[in-house]
Amino acid sequence: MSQDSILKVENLVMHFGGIKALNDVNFEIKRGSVSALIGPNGAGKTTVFNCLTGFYKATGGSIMLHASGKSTSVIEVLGEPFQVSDYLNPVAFIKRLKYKMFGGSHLVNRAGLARTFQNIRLFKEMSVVENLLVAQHMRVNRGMFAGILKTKAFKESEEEALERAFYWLGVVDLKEFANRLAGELSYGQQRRLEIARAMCTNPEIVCLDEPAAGLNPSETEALTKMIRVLRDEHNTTVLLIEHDMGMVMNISDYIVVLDHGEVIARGGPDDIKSNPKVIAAYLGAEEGEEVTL
Ligand SMILES: Nc1ncnc2c1ncn2[C@@H]1O[C@H](COP(=O)(O)OP(=O)(O)OP(=O)(O)O)[C@@H](O)[C@H]1O
Repeated sequence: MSQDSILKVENLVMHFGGIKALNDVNFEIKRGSVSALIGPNGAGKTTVFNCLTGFYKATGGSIMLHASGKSTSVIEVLGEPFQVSDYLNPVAFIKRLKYKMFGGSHLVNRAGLARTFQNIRLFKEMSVVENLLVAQHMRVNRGMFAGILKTKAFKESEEEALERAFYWLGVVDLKEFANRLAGELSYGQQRRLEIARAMCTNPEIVCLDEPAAGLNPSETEALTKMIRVLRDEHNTTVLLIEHDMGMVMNISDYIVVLDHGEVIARGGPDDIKSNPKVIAAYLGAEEGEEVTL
């Protein structure tokens, strides 16, 4: 497993009016790892995910994604206000203007990062396979004339999209449900479909927001295996938010713990399990007070 960093978060700050949801958050995710972001309710985990994936524009700090053979500043591609120095530097000015006009979370996905949501967000009235085809619209040849004329390149890219969709349906064990409506699937199947949908965009890092929420123990075990397959067979880095501590400790190479919008601990599962600050944050005890997980 390569040990270089795929994601580096520095001094990340997110304010919602007077609420300081994130306050100087720093962490780094190694390429090819399974990492977890944990913490009590309201700690700021989903806010971090929303900043990483471009759903929120962070109030301050830096998020660098090193994927798809380049480094991308997530905050920059969402479009930032002009700086005085831009008026003296035409290249910087044009870049800033481009991101202000055409920037957004789609560029974060194109740069190699995909996500799933805490509350499942599938197109429930569409079939399972259609959900995966829609996810690939950025990769498919969408030229108007190519579509009207049904050019060879257009047909090939449509076939590739379908092949990719069936490939990922196979990985998440949903091939036989390809033509069912997504809304007819069980909760656990819908969660797996969300993962397949994220993977269809060919990410190098996938952020899973509470993937085990609502799953029974055997579904959680199957999910754990699937996450290992993503890491070991597809070289995908996985970052997850999860409340199921058994699963987190079992699967994670690295854990970042948040509390009240701040990182209170980072390290491997054994370090985290025995960290007094983490125990106190979870059990609501005062630091120094004797508690065990
Ligand atoms: N869009 C928003 N507007 C205002 N406040 C927000 C918004 N999103 C999050 N917050 C606040 O930011 C803080 C962190 O919330 P967040 O959802 O990130 O926590 P969390 O760790 O993901 O919690 P949970 O485990 O319950 O999902 C909370 O105080 C929350 O109320």
